[in-house]
Amino acid sequence: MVVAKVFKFEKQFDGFPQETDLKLVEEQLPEIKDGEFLAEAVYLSVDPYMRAYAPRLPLGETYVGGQVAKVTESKNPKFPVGKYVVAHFGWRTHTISDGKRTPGWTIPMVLPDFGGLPASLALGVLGMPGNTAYFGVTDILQPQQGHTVAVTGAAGAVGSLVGQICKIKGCKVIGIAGSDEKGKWLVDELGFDSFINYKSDDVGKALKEAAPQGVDRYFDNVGGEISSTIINQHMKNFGRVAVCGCISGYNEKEPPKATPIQKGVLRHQLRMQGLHSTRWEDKWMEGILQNKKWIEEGRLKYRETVTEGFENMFKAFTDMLRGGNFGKAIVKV
Ligand SMILES: NC(=O)C1=CN([C@@H]2O[C@H](COP(=O)(O)OP(=O)(O)OC[C@H]3O[C@@H](n4cnc5c(N)ncnc54)[C@H](OP(=O)(O)O)[C@@H]3O)[C@@H](O)[C@H]2O)C=CC1
Ligand SMILES: CCCCC/C=C/C=O
Repeated sequence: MVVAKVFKFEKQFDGFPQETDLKLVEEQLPEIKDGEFLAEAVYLSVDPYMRAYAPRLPLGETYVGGQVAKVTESKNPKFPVGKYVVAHFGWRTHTISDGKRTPGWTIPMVLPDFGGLPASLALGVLGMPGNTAYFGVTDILQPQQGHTVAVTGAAGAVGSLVGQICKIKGCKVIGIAGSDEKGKWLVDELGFDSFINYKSDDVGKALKEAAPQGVDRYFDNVGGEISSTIINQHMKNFGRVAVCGCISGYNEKEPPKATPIQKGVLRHQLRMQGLHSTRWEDKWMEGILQNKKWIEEGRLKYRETVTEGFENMFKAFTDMLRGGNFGKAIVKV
């Protein structure tokens, strides 16, 4: 009999998540039936959307999330024993799946050949965050050679890749994130042109110095007043803004207030578009293969912040929300 450890959503978050909002329980799993397989989690993802979607998640359910798991028993030929799958099984160590889509989320997928790269990358640069960056840049932001690009959340899973992909496209890239150590990594190792620490710098003033002629493209991971400042005061005419996330407000009890942006959008005739990574599901492998190729060519670097132990899922999640991660935050079971 297999016993799964599972984090259940016990209490709706009220502001910043508290450990007692989730409950770690044990579940005895039945034998698998025809068409099913049993998978054991190896790496689990912690992502900001887990906080953003919380108000829509039913209490009592397994907490949401993606994982890389190893198939240990199978009565489904599409998911043979020994293969690794990336799937939206939630925060749990063992899962019985029929290989079908978790409603509202992605369909389980046997990991493609990563050519020796770690399987954990299926949760980062070779998975959802990597494709958010790849398609967010190529389809939505559409930067041109010579453009100046600003990206917030710049040292995170998505932002660190967005900046590098824009460098590959021949742009000047300004990263905005929450510590000088992150800035040093972005500039010295990832090739960003400059960095602004939104916690210690005056973002408006620093951006004026970094981009005196203005910003052609803005990839917005954070929303709030930083984005209002960039959109109202720094965009060039006909610039584009890709709205990917607004983490600055996810933990607020009341809807956050920020300076309205309509004036900036109108004055500079901006094109502003939201994006969900899921919209590119039908060409998912294009992004994964391109990011993999850039890694192999040494043009795209990735970093993971790894927390050890399934029991530490909640800590990894809240560390990430507080900015403790460089690149992708994951948990190794
Ligand atoms: N639309 C889509 O399909 C997707 C959207 N997203 C969104 O993209 C954004 C980045 O996600 P992801 O790369 O996975 O996460 P990250 O790896 O960037 O981790 C989150 C980061 O957010 C930063 N942060 C936390 N609080 C604030 C704040 N108040 N103001 C500014 N920054 C803050 C922290 O970095 P720091 O030290 O810099 O503060 C932290 O490291 C999120 O908003 C997320 O919701 C992500 C994936 C898909
Ligand atoms: C399968 C996960 C989809 C995540 C979309 C992200 C939204 C914001 O964070």
